[in-house]
Amino acid sequence: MMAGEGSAAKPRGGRLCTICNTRRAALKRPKTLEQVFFSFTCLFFFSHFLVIVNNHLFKRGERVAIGASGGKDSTVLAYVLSELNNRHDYGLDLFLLSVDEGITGYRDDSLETVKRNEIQYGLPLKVVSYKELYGWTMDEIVKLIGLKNNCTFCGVFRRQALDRGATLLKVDKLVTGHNADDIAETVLLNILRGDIARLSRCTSITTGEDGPIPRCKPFKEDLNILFTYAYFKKLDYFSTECIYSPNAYRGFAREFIKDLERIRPRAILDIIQSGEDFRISTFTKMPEQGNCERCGYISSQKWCKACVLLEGLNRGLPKMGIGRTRVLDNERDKDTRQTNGTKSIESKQCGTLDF
Ligand SMILES: Nc1ncnc2c1ncn2[C@@H]1O[C@H](COP(=O)(O)OP(=O)(O)OP(=O)(O)O)[C@@H](O)[C@H]1O
Repeated sequence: MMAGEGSAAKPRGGRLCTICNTRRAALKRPKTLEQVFFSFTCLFFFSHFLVIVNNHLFKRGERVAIGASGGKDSTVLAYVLSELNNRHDYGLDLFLLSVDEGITGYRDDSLETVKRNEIQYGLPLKVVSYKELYGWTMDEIVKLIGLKNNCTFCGVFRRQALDRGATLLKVDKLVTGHNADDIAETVLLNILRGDIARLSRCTSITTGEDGPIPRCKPFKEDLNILFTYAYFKKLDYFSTECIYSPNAYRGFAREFIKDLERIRPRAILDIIQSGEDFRISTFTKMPEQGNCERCGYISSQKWCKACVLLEGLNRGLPKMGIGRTRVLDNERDKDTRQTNGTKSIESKQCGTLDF
């Protein structure tokens, strides 16, 4: 179906894409009588143009940070956003923002990819590291706590590190390359953890609009297509799994969803749909958003999860803040727990960044 995609030479035989006039057409517009043909890459590009327009994701003149892990999804995101910005004159100031977790043999290699992307796409890159923000690298944390619960530290620190990096860049928005698989896994994990607060927002294309920096996921409905796009466009990305995530809870959810998908290909989209249609009972008390007394970061607890975890590390009590034990809860937290049993800033035992 997609023969000839990505090749520079004009394909022999068959119609050419009406938009780019170089690649062989893969699809004919079904609902019109016009003879309009799209190549796969043009269709991909156009559909994301529509996602951005229909969801009003950006305003002219905004500064936007792209969470760049060096992986395929964020690389496609950086490429597509910079192309759309140039071709359609969105007037956005785009930046690459990477978090260096300090994982030797994994993040150092993927950061090299992001540094090449910086040159390839002409987007300025900002790197923030766990070492400079928290005083610890993941290598050091894993040395202390082993390979159980390490993803909790990494997930909590990374989410906050991205926000901190975005603040340093003074951006209006942060976009990430979360795809449909990531969102379906997150829906399932939030159900398994009984995390109603996150379940209610994890399927939204934009979150955190009431906070300092809203976050967008333009690929939230993309299933398996990003790999194909990266392949045809010959994008430069890094494709190794994190060396510290073999026991990640998210990995089990991922396997389960993949098994479901094999039996029923729509399973992933249906899980997302269920998350979108989910309604919270008016009797459910939701955690109130405040600020961490220690670092000022948004938190529904006295201390944010990152500060609790960091305190544990610094005091040689790394299990502090893991699982359901909340060592530093205040009276308000007790109230919330008794009323609804939810765990608003519960530990996140998984390998992917959760929004
Ligand atoms: N270290 C990081 N620095 C910056 N952004 C990150 C980092 N890790 C993850 N992200 C952002 O969160 C999104 C989802 O995270 P996930 O862990 O699924 O990424 P990945 O599998 O390493 O790579 P990708 O999603 O880019 O293929 C990424 O697409 C990226 O936008």
